[in-house]
Amino acid sequence: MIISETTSFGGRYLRVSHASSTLNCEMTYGLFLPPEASEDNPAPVLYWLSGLTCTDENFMQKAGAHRLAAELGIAILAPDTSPRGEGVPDDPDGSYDLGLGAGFYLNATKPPWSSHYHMFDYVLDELPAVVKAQFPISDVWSIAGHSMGGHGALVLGLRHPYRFRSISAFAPIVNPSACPWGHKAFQNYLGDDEARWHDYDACHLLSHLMEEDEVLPLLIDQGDADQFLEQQLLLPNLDPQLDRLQCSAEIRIQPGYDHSYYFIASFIDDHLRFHADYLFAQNNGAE
Ligand SMILES: N[C@@H](CCC(=O)N[C@@H](CSC=O)C(=O)NCC(=O)O)C(=O)O
Repeated sequence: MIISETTSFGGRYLRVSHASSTLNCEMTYGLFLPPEASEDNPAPVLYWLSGLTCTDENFMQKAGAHRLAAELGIAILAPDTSPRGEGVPDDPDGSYDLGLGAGFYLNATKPPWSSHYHMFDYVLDELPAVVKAQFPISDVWSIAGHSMGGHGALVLGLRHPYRFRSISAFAPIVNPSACPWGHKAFQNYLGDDEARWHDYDACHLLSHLMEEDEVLPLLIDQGDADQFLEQQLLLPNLDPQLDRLQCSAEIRIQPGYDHSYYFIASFIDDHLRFHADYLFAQNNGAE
């Protein structure tokens, strides 16, 4: 059901709700469609995964992405960050880093979370099919995200490189098994067996790749004044793996920037142009 539709830079910004069979609840997503998107001219898609405490709205309202997405002809799809609604469990302590708004883009295996928290499957399979059935988007996708969403973008793109053409992230949590946010989430959602955590940890996933394995083109921006960099994000842990694989990753440290949406808004155009190069490349074979 379309909740709202707003014209933005000649395109359409929609908020849409649907019943999710993967998450076992009603979900809302945000979709920006560029002006020329139509059944005859479906738009390629940038998937945006948001961070802790966000809904489908934060990125659409704060990132300032519509102007260039309209110009480039890119659709943007922003899901919520967890299942929600009546019957969906939340952290009994009410913390912001577990439960509602903190789905960590994984498939929970431990009760009570396992009844609803399957954001990995929802983002990978259900939501693309749901959106494509109703709106003019193509099968050409790239993926990006912020913080917890940067973690999601890395994990989904590394595990399913044939589904996306490029990955980018702002201040991603790159090694969640080793930071307090990830440790708490993985222990609750997946249990104590740390071997199970590694499927959702970009550093561990990269450590199992060989030089001949496909790693998608990757762009990461990280502010050096980010209050979460040292304890939670652990970006330097990625370096040895990227060096070993000699893949085409660009990691940019941006002086003075913190973890906020001001940082994202400052560099979102670079990310859109980066993805556009791959989304509009011919003969990529990923379609
Ligand atoms: N409330 C918390 C911090 C929450 C926070 O900073 N959330 C970020 C993502 S952090 C990692 O996933 C965010 O995007 N917030 C929404 C926004 O619109 O800024 C605290 O106080 O520490």
